[in-house]
Amino acid sequence: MSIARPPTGDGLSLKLHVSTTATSTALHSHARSSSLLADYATLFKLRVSTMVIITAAAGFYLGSLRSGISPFHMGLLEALLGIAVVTAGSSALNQALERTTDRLMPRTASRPMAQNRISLAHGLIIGFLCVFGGSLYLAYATNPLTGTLTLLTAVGYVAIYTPLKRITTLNTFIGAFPGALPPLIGWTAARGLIEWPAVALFAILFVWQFPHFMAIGWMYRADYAQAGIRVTATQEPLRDAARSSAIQSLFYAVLMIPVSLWTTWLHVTGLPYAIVAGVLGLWYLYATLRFVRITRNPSDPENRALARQLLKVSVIYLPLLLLAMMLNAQGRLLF
Ligand code: HEM
Ligand SMILES: CC(C)=CCC/C(C)=C/CC/C(C)=C/COP(=O)(O)OP(=O)(O)O
Repeated sequence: MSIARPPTGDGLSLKLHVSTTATSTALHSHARSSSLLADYATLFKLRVSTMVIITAAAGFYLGSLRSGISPFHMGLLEALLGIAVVTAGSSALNQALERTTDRLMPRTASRPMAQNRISLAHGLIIGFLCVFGGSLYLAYATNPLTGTLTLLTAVGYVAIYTPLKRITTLNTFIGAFPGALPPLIGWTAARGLIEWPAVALFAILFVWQFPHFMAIGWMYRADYAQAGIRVTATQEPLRDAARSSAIQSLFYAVLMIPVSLWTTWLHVTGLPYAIVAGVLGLWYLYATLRFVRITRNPSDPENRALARQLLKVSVIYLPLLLLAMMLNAQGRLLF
């Protein structure tokens, strides 16, 4: 068997060169596109946005059950697509506004807009297109109330909460409103109006955010102080910052238990959910009580581990609570 060879050695080396160049160009463009993808994932705050979408999905699911229809229809995909696009756009606009402060904090310094890998114009165009395009799409595909509420949520997050971060520690309380609206928006996407179970979902998300963020604030308090961002944990003196972070997280972690039972009081869920919510609530409270130990010796570096543990519990607690709610609400319809 003969193997076809190029006519001359020069031809071979030229071919090799061409193919090596082509391979390296392909590798480079692959690396470029995968790093652009990674930059978009950061720009759109993929993990936080995923949780936002999960909460909206829970609202839609429960709203559909209330209407006596299966949640699994095109409406679910349309609502989640619109909410995802607006959430992504809001995150891009948030990072456009914070690109200078993000540059000052190790946690956020490598963000694409802080490092100019994504230009200001690029971020602003994507952000505005996603926020307005997504809201219009939602108004058309679901209902005008849902489109309007989603737009207001984005405005609350980008135009009110984000600038307030440099002005007052009240920003956390204000930011908790847009943070809590997605499940209510999911409900209105399914039902077309705001009803008590949607308000209960809003309340659950609202209350959940305080232990979640008090932990984060404590973990990154040096970052926040360096960037001039006002959070409870950066108050002076340190002892007061610890006491205030502890009191707020404990107050809301205790409140979390009755608020999470509100859906049972409204007959959306039953006893099985109430038991699971109680157990999960005690777990969240336990992690918060451990976090409260930061008040003993506020400058102890070990405190960071307690805060990290509370953050971890917060992001496991919430989807489990919503899952229990959805399963129990579904079960009540079936049995
Ligand atoms: C006042 C409201 C809130 C503030 C200030 C806040 C802030 C933050 C910050 C700064 C982080 C990053 C922590 C890190 O990098 O280690 C974080 C993590 C996270 N947040 Fe929030 N958050 C709030 C509300 C919410 C809401 C409403 C959701 C979703 C429903 C959410 C979901 C998450 C998730 C899933 C993570 C973990 C992400 C990861 O593992 O990287 N947060 N939050
Ligand atoms: C439907 C819709 C438009 C939802 C958007 C609402 C949204 C993304 C809420 C997230 C909650 C929130 C206030 C996070 C603050 O993070 P941060 O910006 O302070 O975090 P950072 O320090 O990491 O930038």
